[in-house]
Amino acid sequence: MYDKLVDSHTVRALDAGGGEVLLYVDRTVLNEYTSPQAFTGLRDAGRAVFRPQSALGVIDHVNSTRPERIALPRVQADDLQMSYFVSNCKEFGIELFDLYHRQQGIEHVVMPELGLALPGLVIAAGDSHTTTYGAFGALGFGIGTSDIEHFLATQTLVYRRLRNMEIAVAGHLPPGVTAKDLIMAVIRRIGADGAQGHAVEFTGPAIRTLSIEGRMTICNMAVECGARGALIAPDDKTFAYLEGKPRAPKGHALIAALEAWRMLRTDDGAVFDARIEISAGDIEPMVTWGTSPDQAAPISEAVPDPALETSPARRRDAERALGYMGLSPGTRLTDIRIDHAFIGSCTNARLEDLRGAARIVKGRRAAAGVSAIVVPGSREVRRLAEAEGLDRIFREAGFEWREPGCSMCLAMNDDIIPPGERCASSTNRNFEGRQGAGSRTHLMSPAMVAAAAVSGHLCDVRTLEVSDAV
Ligand SMILES: CC(C)[C@H](C(=O)O)[C@@H](O)C(=O)O
Ligand code: SF4
Repeated sequence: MYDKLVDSHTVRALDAGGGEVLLYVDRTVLNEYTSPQAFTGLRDAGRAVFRPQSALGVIDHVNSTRPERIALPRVQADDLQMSYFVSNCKEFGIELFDLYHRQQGIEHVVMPELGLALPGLVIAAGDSHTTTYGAFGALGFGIGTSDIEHFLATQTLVYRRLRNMEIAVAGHLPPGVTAKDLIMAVIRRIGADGAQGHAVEFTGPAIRTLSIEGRMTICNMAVECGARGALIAPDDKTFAYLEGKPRAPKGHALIAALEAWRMLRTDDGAVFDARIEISAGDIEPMVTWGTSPDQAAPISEAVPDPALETSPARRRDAERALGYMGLSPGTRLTDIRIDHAFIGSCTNARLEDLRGAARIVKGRRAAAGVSAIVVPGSREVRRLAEAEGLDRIFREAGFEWREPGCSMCLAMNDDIIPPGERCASSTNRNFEGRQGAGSRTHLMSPAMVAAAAVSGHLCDVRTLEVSDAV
């Protein structure tokens, strides 16, 4: 499937073996954080954007998520990065969702909900989690700022073809285990560089049963094991999700598109360069204990002992991680107390994620000493959640209910974890300092964050009773 996508977008081979090609890119999404130099480059070279309608600008990384931001006068609410972005989009004729737009949100939440991530497209953007669009059978990948400039000027990129890896997920996820746990288990198994140099295709019954939201979580986080592309073949669920999305094809265009989309899959008997098999039935809710997404364990286990690590490099990494995290080997993961709970990010801030968390929170309260915030992935998600009363459930439990943005996922705004404090987080990266200098991050599913928030420590979500009323 990956090869079909690359072949269908190859303008011409750039070397004899066809390893390097000039790749046609269908569309992009731009943010205020990684686009400024690209625009400056265009302006300096006196170039226009070749096809402005193939780009959408979204403010998400640096903005405040405080509800009062909307009421602020525009000038005050916009910092330099945001206002430069606004003027660049205007000058180059690119549609922009600024903070006042009713569809503002995190780029990787906004694109799919508009129906802009479609099967068979190549979408390259200045953000590593562009892999998210693989959930629709689109080849999405992150690019650097000079490539953004090249794309904007020419609609193409110089692209090196990746190797193919299949991750076949047999069986079905047990109750209480989510797509997030599945991808965290995969990353733990193959390592943070396990898919380096590869485009990964996820296959198997467990992937088929996942919702589109769950598939987005999987493809989003595939970049955390080094994949520069993650694909799931589109199926009837994909088509049903896309139907009626504001910018997806409609009428005759949809009928023609469906015909092409149904062909978009790996041929039977195709050979992958690498293949991993994993059994969904064995997966438990996962949490990270370290500072890399592969330093993770099932919630029923304890903090591992680095001394038992056979590879010297991994032992050193684990020792350093435990030092940074303030954890000792042998501590039960469920005994780790938290100070913060964060439900948000392009990995896990869609409606289904908020529902999963609200189900746990309903009728409970955030534990004493835990500050908890919910940052919906987009204003659309926020509205839909409010229509179902999810905001009330969170608020009554003492959680803050915010406006969309990347927020505490990377702490480029004022949502920051203070040094030494510990956060249960539904995000995708637990690097040192990711949520603020000295902050300690434990990655997990949104339902697991909710469980940690209400119990005050990491907690197996399956041990909490829930009413199915949400
Ligand atoms: C800011 C951006 C370059 C970065 C990325 O590429 O992923 C960010 O979104 C992240 O999640 O670390
Ligand atoms: S939510 Fe986090 S992972 Fe996603 S684009 Fe923003 S900073 Fe990157």
